[in-house]
Order: sequence, then structure tokens, then C-alpha cells
Amino acid sequence: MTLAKALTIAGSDSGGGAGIQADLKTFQELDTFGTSVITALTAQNTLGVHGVFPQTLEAVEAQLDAVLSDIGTDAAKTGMLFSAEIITLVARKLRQYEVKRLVVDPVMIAKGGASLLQEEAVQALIKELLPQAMVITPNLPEAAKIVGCEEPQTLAEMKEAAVKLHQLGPAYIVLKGGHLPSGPAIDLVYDGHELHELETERIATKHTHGTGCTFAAAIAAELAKEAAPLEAIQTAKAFITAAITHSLAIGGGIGPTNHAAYRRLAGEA
Ligand SMILES: Nc1ncnc2c1ncn2[C@@H]1O[C@H](COP(=O)(O)OP(=O)(O)OP(=O)(O)O)[C@@H](O)[C@H]1O
Ligand SMILES: Cc1ncc(COP(=O)(O)O)c(N)n1
Repeated sequence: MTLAKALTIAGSDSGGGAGIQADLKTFQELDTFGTSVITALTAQNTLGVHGVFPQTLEAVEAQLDAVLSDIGTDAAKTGMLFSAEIITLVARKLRQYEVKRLVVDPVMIAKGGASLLQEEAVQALIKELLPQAMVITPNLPEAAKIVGCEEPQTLAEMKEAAVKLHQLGPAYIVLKGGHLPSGPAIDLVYDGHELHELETERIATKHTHGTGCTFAAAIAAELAKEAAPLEAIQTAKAFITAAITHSLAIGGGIGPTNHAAYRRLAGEA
């Protein structure tokens, strides 16, 4: 039996709801073989980030070479990259190994406010990684940082930001509207020609830790299985909506989403 292969390059979340842990659970649920490159360890739980321990460039490079020189991958996803140096290294290695189906989730700040990307690394992200991405998945604050504008508050402002993001080189922009002040959870998809709105009802739960990671990992898993980008994004939206609908009240703070919900619901249908 063969399985499509998906690689996550991200930070470890000891709490299991975001980062590498969310990505690998998502890969598994979507029938792909997951591999990982850990860029930083975080001591994290539902109450917040209690410590960030970046890995050395040597450690990140050795993991990338170990996975890509032997196992290879059909798609990759980046999450927390922490520094400009790690971004430069990851971009170079993805080019060297000709990884074409790349999803970049430009993780900057955790829900609790902890910084997961150094301020000066944003330029490296823009120059080195975004141009080689097939799909990028910024949330509204991340889009504002990348484009250098105020945070979009309306659908019209989201559309403007999506067009500017596309000019930076990624083939598909998925601008996530989870942070919109009210109304449904609308994500905008823009491929340089057409704008699509993916809309779901806003689910009333505080347990949304790791939504962004899980969504981007689901896109990568579907791309690994050779889904077309728009199709991959639509399946990922269904996956994250199920995961949020059945989110888990674990711990005393913001609990994680339920990665098993999508498959379970499909089994019951
Ligand atoms: N309350 C909600 N109800 C329904 N969908 C939601 C809700 N919150 C977020 N989403 C959806 O979840 C996905 C992730 O979006 P979000 O804007 O939360 O990402 P993010 O801020 O990057 O996540 P993270 O906080 O993990 O970094 C998007 O498809 C978004 O529309
Ligand atoms: C290692 C890691 N990567 C990404 C996130 C973002 O997820 P969230 O904004 O839901 O905390 C996180 N908290 N930790």
C-alpha cells in the first residue's frame, strides 16, 4: 500500500492542539503519511505559551535533509518558523528538493499574544518563502503585517488585501476571516483571476486553539493526494468546521479543536 506523503515544518506545541502535533493528527485523519521538521519547541498549554526554545539551524537542516533525501514528500506545510535565518534555510532546502506543493501558514502570534515569529523575520518571509508558495493562509492580523495596511474589518477590505498578497507571488491566497469582528466565518480565496468566498456559520465556542494550523495542514494533505488547490481548500474548510463544531473543552483555557470529528462525521453519514 502506498500513502501520499505530507511534511510539516513548524513548532512543537506540548499542549497538542496546534503546531506539529495538530498537523500530524490532521495528516493522519486525511489518510496521508506525515513527517515533521521541528523549528522550535514551545512549552504550551490551553492557558498560553510558557516558553519558546528555537532549534539550531544545524538541527533544522539535519531534519530537512533526513526526511527529504530519503522519504521525500508530495506536499509540505510551514507553520511557526521563528526567525529570518530559519526561513532562509527552509526556503533554500524546499527549492533544493523541488517541493512544489507548498502551503505557507505565516504564523506570527499565538492566540494568547506570544510572539512565534521575530519582528524582523517578516521581510524574509515575504522575499524568500511567499514567492514559492502554492497556497498561503494568513489570518487578518498576519495579512495586515505582510501587506503593510490596517487590519481588514470588512469583506471589501479583505478583497483588497487578497489582491495585494497575490502580487507577492503565491499562486493561491486564502485570507481567513476567523478574526472578523462579527458575522459568519468567511475565508476569501484568490488565484489572481477569481475570488471565491468560503462561508460557514460562526460557531460559538472559545475552544479554537490551533484552528489555523489544522486548516493549513488539511490543505497540504489534500494537495499531497493531488487534489486541485481550490478543491483542497474546500475540503480543508469542511475539515476545520467539523473540528471546531466538536472542539474539546480540555484544560482551563482555550481548548483545542477535534481533529477526529471530520472522519467520524463522514463515517456516520
Ligand atoms: N468560530 C468559528 N466558527 C467557524 N469557523 C471558524 C471560527 N473561527 C475560525 N474559523 C475558521 O477556522 C479557520 C482558521 O481561521 P482563523 O482565522 O481562526 O485562523 P488563525 O487565526 O490563523 O488560527 P490560529 O489562531 O490557530 O493561528 C478559517 O477557515 C476560519 O474561517
Ligand atoms: C507551535 C505553535 N504553532 C502555531 C500556533 C498558533 O496557534 P494558535 O494561534 O491557535 O495558538 C501555536 N500556538 N503554537
